[in-house]
Amino acid sequence: MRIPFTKMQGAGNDFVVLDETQQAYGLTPAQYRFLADRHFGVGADQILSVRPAPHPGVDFAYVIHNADGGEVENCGNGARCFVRFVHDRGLTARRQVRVQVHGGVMTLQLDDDGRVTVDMGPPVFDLPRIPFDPQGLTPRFVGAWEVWPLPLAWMGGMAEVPVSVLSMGNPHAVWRVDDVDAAPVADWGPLIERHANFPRRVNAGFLQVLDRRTARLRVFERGVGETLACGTGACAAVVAGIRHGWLDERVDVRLPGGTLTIAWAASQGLDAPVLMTGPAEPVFEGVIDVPDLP
Ligand SMILES: N[C@@H](CCC[C@H](N)C(=O)O)C(=O)O
Repeated sequence: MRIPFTKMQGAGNDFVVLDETQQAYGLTPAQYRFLADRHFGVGADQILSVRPAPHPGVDFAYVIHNADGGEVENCGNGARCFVRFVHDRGLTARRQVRVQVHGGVMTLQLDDDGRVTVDMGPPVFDLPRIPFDPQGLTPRFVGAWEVWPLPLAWMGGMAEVPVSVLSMGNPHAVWRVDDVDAAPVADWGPLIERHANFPRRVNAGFLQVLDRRTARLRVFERGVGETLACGTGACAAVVAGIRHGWLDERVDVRLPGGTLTIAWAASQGLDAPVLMTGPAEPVFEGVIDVPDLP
């Protein structure tokens, strides 16, 4: 099957974007893995599919697959690329677009400077909805909110990582570290991702607070590995930082691939929406032969 695609990136988190508004390709997990493969395919952290609106009140459906071929609930950097894609291709003239994602409806705004602001909706703290199973763990409070000490088997012994857990439509565990450059992202990221207390696995964020309005973040993404940026991860880290009293309500998050601005008016209630602003850039377009892969 020959498939046209657009390669895009948002703060270095990169995507293959497919227009499935006229024709559904019906790709298998193995075919998504092929597209994401950096040697044999196009190469991407996620594959984004633009599909027709499933019901009135939204403009499109937005479906996300990780590089490992698994479908996931949300992707913040992808959402910004999504709106830039539908606008650039003339699929809509609207600068404000509503899309159905797995976890709900998101509103995306193409700003005059080419950046995109996404209303990511409120964070989710209800443990079963994250989903997070606290069995065997005793939380402790840091500021006004709990952290969960996750035991990790490491080098023949046990380490303990205190994480804040929440969902931004997808699951996140955030650990505050002193220095992200020295954080054990490659070693402990996979252990956190597959920890038994997260039944659907988790994205692992390593947060360094520089001051109340500036943070650094590295994310070991579920189904991918460390990426240059994670939009939902940046939202989750800022929400955690605000709830623990480390951060103000508007924060610049410096990721390895760029900076995202995250705003959450927690003083108006924990159900206030999280707003994320950042770049979304096309890289190149192409057509690829996708082999039959069951
Ligand atoms: N890169 C994304 C998150 C993509 C999904 C994530 N890996 C998951 O499995 O939940 C972002 O920008 O939010």
